[in-house]
Amino acid sequence: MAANPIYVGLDTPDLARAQALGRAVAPHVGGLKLGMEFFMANGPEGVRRMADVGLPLFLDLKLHDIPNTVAGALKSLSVLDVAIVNVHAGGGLAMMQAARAACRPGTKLIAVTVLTSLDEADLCTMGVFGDPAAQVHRLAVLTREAGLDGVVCSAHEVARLSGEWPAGLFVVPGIRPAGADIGDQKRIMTPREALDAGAGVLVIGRPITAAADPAAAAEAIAATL
Ligand SMILES: O=C(O)c1cc(=O)[nH]c(=O)n1[C@@H]1O[C@H](COP(=O)(O)O)[C@@H](O)[C@H]1O
Repeated sequence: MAANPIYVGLDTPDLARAQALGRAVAPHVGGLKLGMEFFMANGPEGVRRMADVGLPLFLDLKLHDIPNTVAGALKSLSVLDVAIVNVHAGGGLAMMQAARAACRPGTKLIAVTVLTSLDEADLCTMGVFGDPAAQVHRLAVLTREAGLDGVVCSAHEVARLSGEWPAGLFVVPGIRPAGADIGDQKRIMTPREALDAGAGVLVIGRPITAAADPAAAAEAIAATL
């Protein structure tokens, strides 16, 4: 997608901090991701303010509700000129079709398959048995059928999916440079490996934002790609 595939996850409620981080990393990344933590605190106006940084924005709200409600949410968001928005594929085919119809033209609409913070044991507690890759694949097929632009998945699943869906956009979080703190992520891979596996966008948060020098951290990661 972007020449530089790194989208930095700015998980903070603090608009000034998000702006400062965004400006600091801007020379080394391809986009910024604003998630629930940012949006709950700053709303649509905060997203508009972040557009001033000059990078494409991924608005990561992971919408997951009945079709009518998700479509309404996307209509409300259509006043915002963002590059990417997402829903949960677990909302089902009809929900994703309604989302597709309501999404602002020009904004890529993608669906989260299985969160990268979940592993096989976690899925088992929710009644989903077997390798997460099987569930990711099932949900990716549904996402494509609904006419969306791509999926969020881990780097462990992206090779198969990108092979089957050449035009798909594959957004991959759970990115950790070798030796970095894993935190709450479970299905992880290094930036270089994820890119080689077929990721189109690498979502990277704390390895950059929690570094003593976020710009240097972003530059170092970009240099490995
Ligand atoms: O949709 C997402 O962006 C997302 C999906 C997913 O399965 N896993 C995941 O970590 N994310 C987001 O990607 C970012 C990862 O942040 P770090 O773990 O700090 O690199 C967070 O903002 C998450 O909300």
